[in-house]
Amino acid sequence: MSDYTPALIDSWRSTVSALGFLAPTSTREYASSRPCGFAQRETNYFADRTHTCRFAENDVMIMHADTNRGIEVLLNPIYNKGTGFSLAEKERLGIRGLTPPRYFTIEQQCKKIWTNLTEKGKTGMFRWRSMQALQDRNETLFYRLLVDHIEELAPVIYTPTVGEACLQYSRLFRRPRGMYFSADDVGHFNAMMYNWKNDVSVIVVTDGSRVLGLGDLGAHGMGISVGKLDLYVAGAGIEPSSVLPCVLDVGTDNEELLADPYYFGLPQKRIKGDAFMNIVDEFIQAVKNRWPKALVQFEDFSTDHAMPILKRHRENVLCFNDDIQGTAVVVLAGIYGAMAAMGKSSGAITEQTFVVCGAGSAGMGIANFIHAALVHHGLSPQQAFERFYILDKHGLITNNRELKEGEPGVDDLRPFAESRRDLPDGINLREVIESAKPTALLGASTVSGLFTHEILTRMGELNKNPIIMPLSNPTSRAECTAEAAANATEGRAIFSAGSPFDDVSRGGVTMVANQGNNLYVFPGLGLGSILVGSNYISDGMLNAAAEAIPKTLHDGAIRRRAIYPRIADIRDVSVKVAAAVMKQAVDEDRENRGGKIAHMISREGIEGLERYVRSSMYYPEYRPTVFSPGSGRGTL
Ligand SMILES: NC(=O)C1=CN([C@@H]2O[C@H](COP(=O)(O)OP(=O)(O)OC[C@H]3O[C@@H](n4cnc5c(N)ncnc54)[C@H](OP(=O)(O)O)[C@@H]3O)[C@@H](O)[C@H]2O)C=CC1
Ligand SMILES: CC(=O)C(=O)O
Ligand SMILES: [Mg+2]
Repeated sequence: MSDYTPALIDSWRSTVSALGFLAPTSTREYASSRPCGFAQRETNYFADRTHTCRFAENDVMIMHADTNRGIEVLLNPIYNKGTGFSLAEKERLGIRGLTPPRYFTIEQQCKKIWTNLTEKGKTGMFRWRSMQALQDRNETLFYRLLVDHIEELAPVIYTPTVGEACLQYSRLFRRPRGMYFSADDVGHFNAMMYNWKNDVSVIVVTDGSRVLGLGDLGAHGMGISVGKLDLYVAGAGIEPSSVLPCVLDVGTDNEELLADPYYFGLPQKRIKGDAFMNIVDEFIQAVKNRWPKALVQFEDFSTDHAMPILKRHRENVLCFNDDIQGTAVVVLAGIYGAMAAMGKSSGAITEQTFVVCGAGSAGMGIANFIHAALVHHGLSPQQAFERFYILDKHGLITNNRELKEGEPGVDDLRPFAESRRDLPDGINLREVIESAKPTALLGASTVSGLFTHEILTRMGELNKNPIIMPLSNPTSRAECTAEAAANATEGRAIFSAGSPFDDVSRGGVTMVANQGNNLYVFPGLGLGSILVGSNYISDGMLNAAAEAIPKTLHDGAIRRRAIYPRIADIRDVSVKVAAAVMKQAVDEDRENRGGKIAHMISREGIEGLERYVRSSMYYPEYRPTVFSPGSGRGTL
């Protein structure tokens, strides 16, 4: 909790009023603007030669000289509160009479919008459009609604609805959000970065080459970068002004988009090979020049580029690939959760056998990461490789598969393939299940219905609680539905899908439809990496994130066979993930905050660290807006 008492705030207020910055209003305005339970970051906002007023950053909204008083305030989504301006504020900002007379609190505004959004018959796309429009006119209210209803709205701003939006993104385009770096801009990336005014701490960048399981959507990939960053803000309290969604538009091989007269990306075939890698390099260099400490999340790059880009830049800039690493972390966390649901310890992971359908970024990221966990829990590397059966569209991958030297992904795949000497190459999933008798069936294939009733039934015969994870997104690409898994296993499955499904009851047994999605990981991982000031995200830090997630499960949830916490609890999860990541970074000597975090841990333990993480999170609340003669947001 903060130590800023109403009396202290009042005294600041009088000083600032005396300086002419702020019209005096009641202290209640301040009191109601307190982010509940979160301590404040103190920032020196008002300074001149003779006076210094210290303000808690969350106490006031600083309106900078680049936005004029008057109607501009209402047209700027950062400052606009719609009907949420108090009379004093209207007076101060020169907008008296420009909004209806009645004042509504942010809670009242949220309630009204929520009622509209949830009216019967409203489609996912209606909700997505409404949320976009809200974000374009009132950012604080948008994030508040998202935080308050994250469980219901994550499927709107994220999978599955965002997939539908990405398919038609050019036609849905209304107002710019994020930045587009196209092949036509090569040589200018560095200068372009300065067109973005704010300081940036998190960037999500995609080239739109594999958007969810929907394939190449070119510049429409922007929808994914935007959606992921909305979750950074809502899920981990990253400041909205410090996130930057980006697209690298190097063309598209999607013929439908190329033929679409309204497609807003470059209407040309994709640039590939070295020329493509050079574009990525230029982008990363430009980011580093402008914001050296920013975190870059690589998102939805096709598998041929995803791993090479990560390997090339992992030590060059603070970054991770969400599809490879974020997914691996959430799946390992889910496997630990499944062990708990079966009444076993984490070490029981060594007794599991995994069939992984899909040898792309997601599938191989998962296999590699679980392999490392098996070794960590006592298996030899060879024993651990033998626990995997990996399939691609040609079936089981074995030592007889011709893997071409130098092809992307081959180095990762080879040890798994070479360890699979017992079965013929290319046998199908049904034959693999019969021979492998797996305990866990994981899907990252993008093939809807790949887990047929026959396959799921066999998994149910082989296991009391088969682990079934159709991870492909969006829902239309899921390898099976929750209903199919519950039907085939009498509800005994431990189920987890990439996109949300409802729980299913069968014969008095309820099968929890967990959502195994990297959304449990990237917000907290990003927040922790930034707060600890690391310039590298190590495997140890990823592992710490994976181990932290199941620890957030309560006994009741475990008994119900929930393997992830509720999405409604995402902020609490992010606190735990971030703190675990930071602690690991400190242990690995990766802290870059002058020993502050190490000292905090030794003084206050992990609980103190968690309090610090929580106190660093942005919470969307209306703050009294004051006008500052400085320029640029967040600085004076
Ligand atoms: N739940 C989550 O958090 C996440 C989910 N995902 C989802 O995972 C999916 C895959 O992503 P990604 O790995 O990047 O995509 P890729 O397209 O690179 O990988 C798909 C893989 O599936 C293989 N495949 C195709 N058909 C079959 C089949 N019939 N049986 C078995 N394997 C098959 C492909 O084989 P081939 O190479 O021979 O074509 C390829 O190896 C996407 O839908 C994505 O949305 C991704 C990240 C996170
Ligand atoms: C969730 C995610 O990152 C994907 O489906 O690509
Ligand atoms: Mg992705």
